[in-house]
Amino acid sequence: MIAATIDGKKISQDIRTKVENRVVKMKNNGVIPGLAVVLVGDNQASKTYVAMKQKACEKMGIHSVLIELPGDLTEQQLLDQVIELNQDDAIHGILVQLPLPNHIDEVNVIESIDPKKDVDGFHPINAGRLMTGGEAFFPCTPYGIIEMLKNQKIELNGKHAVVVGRSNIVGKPMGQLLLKENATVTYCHSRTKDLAYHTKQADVVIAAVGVRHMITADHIKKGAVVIDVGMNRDNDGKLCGDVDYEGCLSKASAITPVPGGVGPMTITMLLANTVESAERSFAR
Ligand SMILES: Nc1nc2c(c(=O)[nH]1)N[C@@H](CN(C=O)c1ccc(C(=O)N[C@@H](CCC(=O)O)C(=O)O)cc1)CN2
Repeated sequence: MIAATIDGKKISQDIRTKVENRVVKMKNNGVIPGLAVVLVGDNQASKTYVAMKQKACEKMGIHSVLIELPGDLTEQQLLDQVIELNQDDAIHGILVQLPLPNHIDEVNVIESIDPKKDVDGFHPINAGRLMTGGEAFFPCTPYGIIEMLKNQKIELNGKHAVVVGRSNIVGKPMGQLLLKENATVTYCHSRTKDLAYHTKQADVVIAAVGVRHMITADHIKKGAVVIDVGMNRDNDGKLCGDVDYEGCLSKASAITPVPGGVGPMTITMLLANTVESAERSFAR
């Protein structure tokens, strides 16, 4: 069996077309959805991702503002900037690109964002509501993965999903979203003993560890769905995931590539969350 490659670019495009229709509707109601992206320092990867977000907004007719700040600014200066954006009625979504320089406490910054504008879904109010229910934003990468699986009609109800990784922005919310879809969820992480024992039982494996090709064919069962969240570089600087894609192709039933898999979905769900925020503010 050769696995079906899940085309994140194509699925993204389908979703973006629907989101764009919502932008047109908002504009007809006199509201232009607005996103502010805050970039601190000169991390090259962050600059690339932010540029991709800006371009996607522009293409969709979302008003986007880029605030570039020096890497040596104080935490208070960054907090003041976020507070100003919280009060700006033209801005419906605020995003502080991560990671931040070491001297700035990420938790303080995330908590300073108005939860109603937290289109990254990282604020504790949104993280909490992911568990308890209520109006929330879901973090874009795991949200995008769920939408991707739904688009591919991959059943999650009653299936065993193993999430490898426990970050606040992917692993933890991923497990919660899978639970909402009635999957049985196992979390694995750097201290898990015998990782392959767990992953081999999974119907769906989500690899979000940040270690190049950590998940091989020996880690999955035949017919598993394999989702690769990794964004690593090999020795030649080539982008590669957490999964040995070539090795898993003949064993999995479906698999995401890197690039062109989960990455585009992350940006698509950011656009969707921004438009959702504008719609909610209009309805209030
Ligand atoms: N505030 C946030 N910071 C970060 C997030 C986030 O969701 N919010 N996620 C990641 C980075 N990220 C978005 O910010 C992101 C990473 C990768 C991609 C993507 O489309 N990747 C492409 C390849 C791009 C390339 O060639 O370099 C792909 O996989 O096809 C989008 C968004 C950390 N920080």
